[in-house]
Amino acid sequence: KNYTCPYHLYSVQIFSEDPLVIYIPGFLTESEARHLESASVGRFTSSKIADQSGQQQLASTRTSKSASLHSDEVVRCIEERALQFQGYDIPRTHLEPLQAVQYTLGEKYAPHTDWFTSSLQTTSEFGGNRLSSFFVYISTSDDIVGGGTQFPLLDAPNDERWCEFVNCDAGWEDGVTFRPISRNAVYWRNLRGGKAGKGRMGDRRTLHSGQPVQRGTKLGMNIWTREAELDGVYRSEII
Ligand SMILES: O=C(O)CCC(=O)C(=O)O
Ligand SMILES: [Fe+2]
Repeated sequence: KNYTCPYHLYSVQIFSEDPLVIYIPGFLTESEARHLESASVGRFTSSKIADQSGQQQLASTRTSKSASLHSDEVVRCIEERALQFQGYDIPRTHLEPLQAVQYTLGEKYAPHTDWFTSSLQTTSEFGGNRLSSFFVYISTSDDIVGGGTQFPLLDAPNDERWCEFVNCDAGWEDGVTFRPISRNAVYWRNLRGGKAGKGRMGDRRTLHSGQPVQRGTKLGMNIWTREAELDGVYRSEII
């Protein structure tokens, strides 16, 4: 086994400085996207969300299917890339297992934040709260309609060049909707203020949704970084 990670070919564009939101064209290579597709086959179960008491529950607000991915050699490269992107100071023990999310017709994830309000979800075994999120579009069908990632509280950009990546037909009141374009990713910072460990607060402006897929299919992926180290049982299995 002599797999070496591909040199990263992604580009970066700051979308918003506060909250920090960065758009990343080409975050995945084509072969990584194909690998993630096959690595997630057969691992999908109905997506759950954490309720106020910290229990994982099925909910009509999240109708997709999700799959927690093992950390194989290709996945490890993607994890490393996500950590390097955030600076070199975050150990991989702060990463949750990568989570593939599959949507078919009509499926969606209603507005939510990735950071938790229930302290039961942010105890030290979970490594505190979710510091940052990447939502990666692994692959979307060519005929896809809908399925964008909408941030209703962010301001739409002024420059037309963003229209390649965001839906410029939406109204002002709709905020910003990133288009589901294969291999691209959106990164944002969930917490604001404070210093390492203490006093960080969830940033409400990071509210977002996965819009219903009206035609075609969408396979996405969450990469979540916690504030601190997760307990081994909550990290991905290295294979
Ligand atoms: O499907 C999307 O575009 C976003 C999904 C999402 O926000 C999540 O899984 O937490
Ligand atoms: Fe989310």
